[in-house]
Amino acid sequence: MPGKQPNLFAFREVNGLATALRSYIITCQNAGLNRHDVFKVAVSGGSLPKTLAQALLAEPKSDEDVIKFDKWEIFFADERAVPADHPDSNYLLIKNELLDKIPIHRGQPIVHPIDFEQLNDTQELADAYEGTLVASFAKGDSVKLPIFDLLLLGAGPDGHTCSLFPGHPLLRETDAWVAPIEDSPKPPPRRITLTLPVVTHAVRIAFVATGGGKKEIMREIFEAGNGLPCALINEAAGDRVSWFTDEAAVEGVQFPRRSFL
Ligand SMILES: O=C1O[C@H](COP(=O)(O)O)[C@@H](O)[C@H](O)[C@H]1O
Repeated sequence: MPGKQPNLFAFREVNGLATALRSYIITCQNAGLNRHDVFKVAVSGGSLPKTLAQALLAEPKSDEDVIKFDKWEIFFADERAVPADHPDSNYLLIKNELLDKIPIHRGQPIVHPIDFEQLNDTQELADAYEGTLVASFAKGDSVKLPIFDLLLLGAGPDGHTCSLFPGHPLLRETDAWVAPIEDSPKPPPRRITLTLPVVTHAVRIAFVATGGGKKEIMREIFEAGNGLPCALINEAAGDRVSWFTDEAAVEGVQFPRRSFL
């Protein structure tokens, strides 16, 4: 992997991972607030929301350890073409795990769900969600790509992230910010997703990958790359990428770990 390397953090247990992830997110949040008085973050579904909720809902330990939810604008890195109350909905997952559990006094984020009830055509929906991003990130100016303060992503056991799948032509998309996919190899097949240029343009990108079921793909991502979507992000964004893993997920992976201070 040429150039600057991604940061690989491996924790013995998910509790330690969640504590470190919280501290990393607060650093990203405060940098975003200094830049533009808002924290713009996009989140994935899958196994991420549970660990994310553990990190974000923990009790603050000091005056600096504060999640300012009222300054957050939450977008979705990808969504499945299902109604918002369907068990496959990434929005429903985040809502159940995190949004519904934020105590009122901790402030409420602005949330931008992807609503498949309004539009069922995935291209129209991708265009509509791109419009949501343009309204937030471009504000009438011509902007080539949105710049998220942070992307919080999962990594599938095949090396996919968002709804960007290995070998799929969508990986070559260079213009759209949000794109439809009709043939996702992981069900459900119809989805929309942020595109690779948008992902790699973010200020910071954090992956969360836990459990022994991920160790083979983690080895491939970090040792061979093989054009896997997660590896493409590592290569393009270098040290702007941080991986929060447990030891089981990186067992046997030959890549230097960093210590989280
Ligand atoms: O289908 C999806 O899968 C990925 C990875 O999920 P995980 O359960 O293996 O962590 C997820 O990041 C994405 O948002 C979701 O739509």
